Amino acid sequence: MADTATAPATGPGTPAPVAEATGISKRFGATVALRDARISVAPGESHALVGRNGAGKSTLVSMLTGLQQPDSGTLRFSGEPAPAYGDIGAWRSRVACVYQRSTIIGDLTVAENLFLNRQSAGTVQPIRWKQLRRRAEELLGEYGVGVDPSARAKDLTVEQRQFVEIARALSFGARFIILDEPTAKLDARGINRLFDKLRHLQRQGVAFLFISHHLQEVYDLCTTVTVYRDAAHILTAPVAELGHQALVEAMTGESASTITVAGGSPGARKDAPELLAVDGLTLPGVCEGISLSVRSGEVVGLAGATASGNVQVGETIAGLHRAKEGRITVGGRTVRTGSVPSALTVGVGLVPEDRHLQGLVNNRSVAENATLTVTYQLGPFGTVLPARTKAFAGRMIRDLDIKAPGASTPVSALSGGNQQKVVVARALATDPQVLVAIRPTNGVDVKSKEFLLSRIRQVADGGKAALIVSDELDDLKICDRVVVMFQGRVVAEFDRGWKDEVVVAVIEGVSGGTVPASASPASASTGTDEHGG
Ligand SMILES: Nc1ncnc2c1ncn2[C@@H]1O[C@H](COP(=O)(O)OP(=O)(O)OP(=O)(O)O)[C@@H](O)[C@H]1O
Repeated sequence: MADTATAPATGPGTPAPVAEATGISKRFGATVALRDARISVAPGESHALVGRNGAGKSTLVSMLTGLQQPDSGTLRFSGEPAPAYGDIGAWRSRVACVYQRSTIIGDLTVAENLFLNRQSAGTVQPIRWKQLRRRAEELLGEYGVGVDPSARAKDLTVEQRQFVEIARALSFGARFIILDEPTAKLDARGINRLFDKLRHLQRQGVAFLFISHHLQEVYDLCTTVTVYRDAAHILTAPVAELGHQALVEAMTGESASTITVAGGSPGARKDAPELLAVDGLTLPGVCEGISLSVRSGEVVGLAGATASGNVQVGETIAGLHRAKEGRITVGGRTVRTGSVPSALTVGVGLVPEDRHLQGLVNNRSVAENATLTVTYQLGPFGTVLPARTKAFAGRMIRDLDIKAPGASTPVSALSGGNQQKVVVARALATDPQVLVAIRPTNGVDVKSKEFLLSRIRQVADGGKAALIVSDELDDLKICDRVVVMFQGRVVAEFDRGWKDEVVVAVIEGVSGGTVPASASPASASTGTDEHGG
């Protein structure tokens, strides 16, 4: 297939790329993060950058946004050399990045965030708050962002925060925006709205570099795709000319036919004992009367969009929220809701939704993070033997295919997807009776996803129970049953063999008439067994 990046189209009449990186190399100690890498983004182009976890994508972003300097190589914006390192204003007027984790300040209002450090014309002039709000209103209106400028940023949804960040970037004059896994925390509707906005901006000449592990999104949104593998540029091609299989092969260096999502397990026997039972769980303002059970040997999916309450139900099973009503038992033992120690004692393991807030201790090593929950296994009488910790972690690194120089590497030095694997490793380390995994493959590349899901399947195959809380169809496909929540209630249940569009419709609350979207959990179950899921 053609590598269109090797000979960039330049010449009279061809506008210079909004961003162009050539010969970029970057090392972190012994790790080569980028080796002679390149990318070229044309004005108004929607360009995808894909690659496996640790391929070097975020490292490139940090160079393109002036956060880090390459060891060697050249960066140009619209034909001009990149601004001096540290000249924040100049970088901002050329490029902005919207990260999965927001960079806006939660305690400030939207208007304050938009005009942070530029509230008044001069250092001695007072800030005119009324004027600031009006300017914010104009700015948001100009880019069609329907957000109240006086709202606190922390009260915005993920989607609204991203729109505010995009508006802020455009207001600095940038016509090149990098989106680093922007859809990871959005549900299907949020993704559609984001894509609509991006297409609209693209028509106005804004170019995007779009990073995602969801390859379908690349096909939906982008015209050009660049693949990195093992720190190097592999290819750049028009998306329309690169089939899904060829794209996966370029990312992995292997034939795509070897990659399948786990799902062939026979699943649980119907008479297997119930390991997890949730009965009439009510969290005020979140969910009401949720009942579900997971048997030994079973993987159950708890699906739902952002406002469905499915994540909070998963977190409550792990002791993170106190319930107003209802009972949770694991192997017949009651979990005291709102008590993490109680959930741990009865054998609940959790893969949390946000690995940064709930998962990892950043400056500690992979070994320490992976074994935090199992220190009692690492030495006698409450001691922790470093050699045992390292051996334990070494097994996990191999087991979960974690790309790290060694067990003593701090987790902050790992790529996002590899950090996620450490979080899963930690949950698995306790050998839980019930594993609650919330969006476990978030940020994980296509091949590692298969790996993580098959490890979760193995937990159940070993006689334990797993609950996958997710709206990702790939995650749900390994489940023996999928329970769907909508606006705080269980509305449907599917046995294996469901059709994508049917489950998506129920998640979205547009059941399409196939599934009884009853508000009563007791009468909501339905099964479809005629299709391959
Ligand atoms: N600050 C750092 N110190 C040490 N190593 C680092 C640092 N930042 C990145 N690396 C290493 O550089 C390599 C590339 O990482 P990078 O974050 O760019 O990958 P990525 O393609 O963005 O992966 P992911 O899809 O998981 O986000 C990895 O091996 C990573 O461990």
